[in-house]
Amino acid sequence: MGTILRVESSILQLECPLDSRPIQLVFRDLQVFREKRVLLRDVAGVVKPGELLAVMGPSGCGKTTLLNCLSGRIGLDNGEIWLNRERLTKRWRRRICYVQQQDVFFPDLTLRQTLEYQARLRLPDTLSQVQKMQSVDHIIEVLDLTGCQDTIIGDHTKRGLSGGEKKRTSIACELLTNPSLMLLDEPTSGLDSYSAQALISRLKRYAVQEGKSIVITVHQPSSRMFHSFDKLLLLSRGQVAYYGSTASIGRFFATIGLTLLPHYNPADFIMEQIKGPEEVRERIIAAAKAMRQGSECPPELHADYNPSQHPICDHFFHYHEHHITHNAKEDEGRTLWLDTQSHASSSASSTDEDYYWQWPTSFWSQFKVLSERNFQEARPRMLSRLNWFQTIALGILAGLLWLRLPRTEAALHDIQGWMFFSTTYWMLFAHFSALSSFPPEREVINKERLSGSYRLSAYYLAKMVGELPLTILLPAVYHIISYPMLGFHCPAVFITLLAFLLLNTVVAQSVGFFVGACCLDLQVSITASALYTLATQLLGGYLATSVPPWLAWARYSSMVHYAYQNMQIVEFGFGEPIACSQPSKFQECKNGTTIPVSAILENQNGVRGSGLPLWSNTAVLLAFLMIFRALGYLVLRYYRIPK
Ligand SMILES: Nc1ncnc2c1ncn2[C@@H]1O[C@H](COP(=O)(O)OP(=O)(O)OP(=O)(O)O)[C@@H](O)[C@H]1O
Repeated sequence: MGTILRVESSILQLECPLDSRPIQLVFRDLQVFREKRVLLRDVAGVVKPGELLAVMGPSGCGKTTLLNCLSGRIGLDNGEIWLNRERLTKRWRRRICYVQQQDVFFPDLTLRQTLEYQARLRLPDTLSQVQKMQSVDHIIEVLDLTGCQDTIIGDHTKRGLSGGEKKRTSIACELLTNPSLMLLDEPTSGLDSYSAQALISRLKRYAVQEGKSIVITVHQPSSRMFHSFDKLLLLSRGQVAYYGSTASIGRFFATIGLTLLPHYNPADFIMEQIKGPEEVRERIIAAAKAMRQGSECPPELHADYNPSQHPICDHFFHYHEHHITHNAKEDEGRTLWLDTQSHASSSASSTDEDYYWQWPTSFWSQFKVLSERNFQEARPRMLSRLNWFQTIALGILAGLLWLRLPRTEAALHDIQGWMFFSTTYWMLFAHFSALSSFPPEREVINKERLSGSYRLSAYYLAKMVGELPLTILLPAVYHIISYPMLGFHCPAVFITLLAFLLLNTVVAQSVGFFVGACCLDLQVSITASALYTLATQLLGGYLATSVPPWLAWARYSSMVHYAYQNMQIVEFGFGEPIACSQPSKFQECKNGTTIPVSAILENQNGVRGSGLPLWSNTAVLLAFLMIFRALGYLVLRYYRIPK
């Protein structure tokens, strides 16, 4: 078995470029100020491969702020962070796993689907689908998620995974990529004590066996869990109250006259002292400062130690190789954590530097997986029973209201009414659907962008393509129901009208997406959208036919105007002609029996020759589509950069 593991492992090492080099994390003198408040002051520590550092402290002491700094999510006002011999820069983000406090997922996907998409996106193309799915199976098993793998993630509106299961799913998503440095913000919150202990033991084993460096924040660990940590960083109001091995904590407190009683949970004791009288807190902080100056302080934290000049990497690269071999030999039959992924190691020393920093998958792979995921994630939302009911009911209602209309001048206003209602209704539907779906989706996308899972362009293109069938299905059903009920039977007109209805819907969705991308506040985006869509309706050409000349230009900013114009051109130009009434308000009826389409449009616009031809209206709609899609992309790319 040991041999098999090693063989599998080595095959993966050869095949998998997403190797995982052991990382030594050194952070010194970290200072963060916000709004004149000190969030972190002179915080320092070292985490070596194979070590688990726990960050503890009362609520609000700066634990999350520290992890945000270590992951590069927030900038420092002072201090330095080193990963091996390099300073932390943006490109390291993809190599660091950060499990945040909040679990952010698509609620309608099951746990297994979520992990499978993560594997397909974040594991390199050089791994086969089978290998990627094996990794998912393995992670599910290791994190004890088998029983709930087919349960949806869920949210506040629908029940899904429990809090602890969601937390483990977050960890599973990150572990898939075999990261060398793991930062976990309260991974045990929401877990019962047994599961919490089991998780920490697994993390610890993972750190030791695979040479990982792990930092976790934790609130009230049990005594047993506390002793699983190699090191402890205790924070109090942003300052270090202790940094060192967990084994020495009793000695440290004894030096300042505070005795840790045997059989007492050290974590409880520490928290009681640090939250005790101010004088005790100050003594603890002073002792921690003195310790930093003393002989017990690791050399990496000395001011004159320059990580870039120390040949530490080679040593670490060998670390993992030795441990893998050692463990496999020593413990035949035991399954390593992520044995299918044990591709950290010596291969790193010989790998091409550039390859290490590249995207894990090609643009095409990302596009394919994201389109599929978008489709699957959006389907329950966009094609909900409620939406089906609304569409069918409205289709029938519109059909009944405008049932079997005669093609006469008297019925002209009604025919136009159906067209205008259809375009505006689907404009509103698509716009507000895009708007409301964007805020929750943005959180997932931001998290994935921060972890460098894929290109924004691949996501953006996939979103357009993946959601397209869902966007057009309901308006198509509405049209199929209502249009024949009007009593018109020309198939070419039916199809062309449908095409313009769908184009109008997709344009409106682009505008909704753009507004959603711009505004973080849903209230603001709803107000902006209501203003825009209502103005668009007013200027569409149906509700107000005698617009003042100085405001006539405004109709050209209304997307509904173009779609509505085109529908009239098609219906009245290519469908059965509209018979004149006697008497008629159209000049053209004096010399003929039917009303030409140009007369209908002029009568409506109030200005002779003011309407655009079919192709121009179509071109403007397409331009709307392109421009708003491009603007949405630019906003996400340059304005709403995730932090
Ligand atoms: N951007 C900010 N501006 C001002 N204050 C901030 C900002 N971010 C965080 N803080 C404050 O910094 C302090 C530390 O916050 P942080 O989230 O790091 O605490 P924590 O130790 O993780 O707390 P908890 O254990 O409750 O999660 C808090 O008092 C918080 O209010």
